[in-house]
Amino acid sequence: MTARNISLFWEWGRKIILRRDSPILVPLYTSNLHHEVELGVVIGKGGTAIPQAAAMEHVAGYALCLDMTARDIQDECKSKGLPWTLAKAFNTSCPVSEFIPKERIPDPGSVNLWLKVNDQLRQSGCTSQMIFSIPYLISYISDFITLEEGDLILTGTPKGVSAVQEHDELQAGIEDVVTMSFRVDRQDK
Ligand SMILES: O=C([O-])CC(=O)C(=O)O
Ligand SMILES: [Mg+2]
Repeated sequence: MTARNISLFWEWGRKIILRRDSPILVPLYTSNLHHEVELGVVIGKGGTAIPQAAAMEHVAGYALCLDMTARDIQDECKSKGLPWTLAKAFNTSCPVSEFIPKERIPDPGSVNLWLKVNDQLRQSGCTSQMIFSIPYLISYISDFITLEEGDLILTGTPKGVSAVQEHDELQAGIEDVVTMSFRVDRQDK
């Protein structure tokens, strides 16, 4: 999995991938940047109008992802009925783990995700709490946008989202499958 190949749909938006060892940069225009830990689904075989029953055949694997969100900007956009691009799709808005092959998560509809900020647990939840299943999401999105190999779909976050500050250390994991950590920095200019 390389960042170059990955586009990502979030409410029809594109987020920008951030790999290990690079900091999450807080955009200058937000004072309320939130973490959202999420299971990411990596598409292995593209398709249009994929039926739910065939959807899992299109999955290559997974990645643990952070849907970093400028909540103040999102709220402003919501109130004006505007798209959430600046809230969700800025540089470094999508820290990701390494690629997790499909076989390592046999039941993606029931895995536990967690996130800590400076060693304090903030988010913990199971993908069984998701409103829409992974097959439903793949089928629904592919009705409107043709999925391609390497696309990454974020699936929503458990409760507990909260603000991060410069110098915070975020750690997140999926059960015994993967852990990752990212530090937060202020953008220079
Ligand atoms: O930011 C939001 O309002 C919703 C979202 O990304 C999620 O639930 O994962
Ligand atoms: Mg999210």
